[in-house]
Amino acid sequence: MKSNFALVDVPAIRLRNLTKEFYSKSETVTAVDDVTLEISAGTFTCLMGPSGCGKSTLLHLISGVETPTSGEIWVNESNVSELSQAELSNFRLRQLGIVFQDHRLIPEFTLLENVTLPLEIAGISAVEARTAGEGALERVGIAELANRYPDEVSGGQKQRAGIARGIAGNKRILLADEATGALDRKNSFSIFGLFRELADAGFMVLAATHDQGVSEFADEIIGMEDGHLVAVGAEARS
Ligand SMILES: Nc1ncnc2c1ncn2[C@@H]1O[C@H](COP(=O)(O)OP(=O)(O)OP(=O)(O)O)[C@@H](O)[C@H]1O
Repeated sequence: MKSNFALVDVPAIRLRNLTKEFYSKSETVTAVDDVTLEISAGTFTCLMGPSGCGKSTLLHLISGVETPTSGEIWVNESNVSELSQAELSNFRLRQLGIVFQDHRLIPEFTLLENVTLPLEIAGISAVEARTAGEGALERVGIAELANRYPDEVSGGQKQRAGIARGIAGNKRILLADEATGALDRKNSFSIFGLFRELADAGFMVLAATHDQGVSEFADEIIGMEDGHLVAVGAEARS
């Protein structure tokens, strides 16, 4: 297996016959069912479907948080399922960030500290982490809020800080799980606009959402139903 992290500038995800089953005493749930999919660098792809159709599980599989029951997940030349724990940590540190609906910022830390903390935990020097953190906050348009605490900024600004944390450190792949669920229309559109900008700058953005408004911004909308991918409409953005 190659695991050439130098290829981060050309991110691409390839899923092959990916399946994830959850087992309980009474039943087996097939959350992701034989999904085959390719997503290229520089695109904003949106995953839509009813609650429970498997969107979060698919994102967790790609990020290595969940392991597949069968099938393969390739990010560039790396087979994510074959990475060791150390390689998986390195993969998330160098290549892939995740944004959650509830942003998960630490209230006692400033926005900048929230962005730099994971980098420092990963062994990046405080000076480098600060430079990377400031760059990421600037990238998402809230550089001037670096020293504010989460409860001193708006919901949309908190979400932007979560995105900055997701991309800090030259990561090029961003997975967003209902990142605009708690936002009003104006702020949701502002976040989708940011995902669009990131994609145009070469990032790969894959976002699960229920918000139909995303169609104005995404390159492609992929539908999901009962763990399967279903056609919804390619080239959503005119
Ligand atoms: N850890 C788990 N154990 C058992 N079943 C699970 C687990 N995680 C998810 N599931 C089941 O897998 C299916 C897919 O769940 P998933 O969270 O991926 O859906 P979703 O499309 O993201 O839903 P939502 O839009 O409500 O967030 C659901 O039936 C869910 O109950």
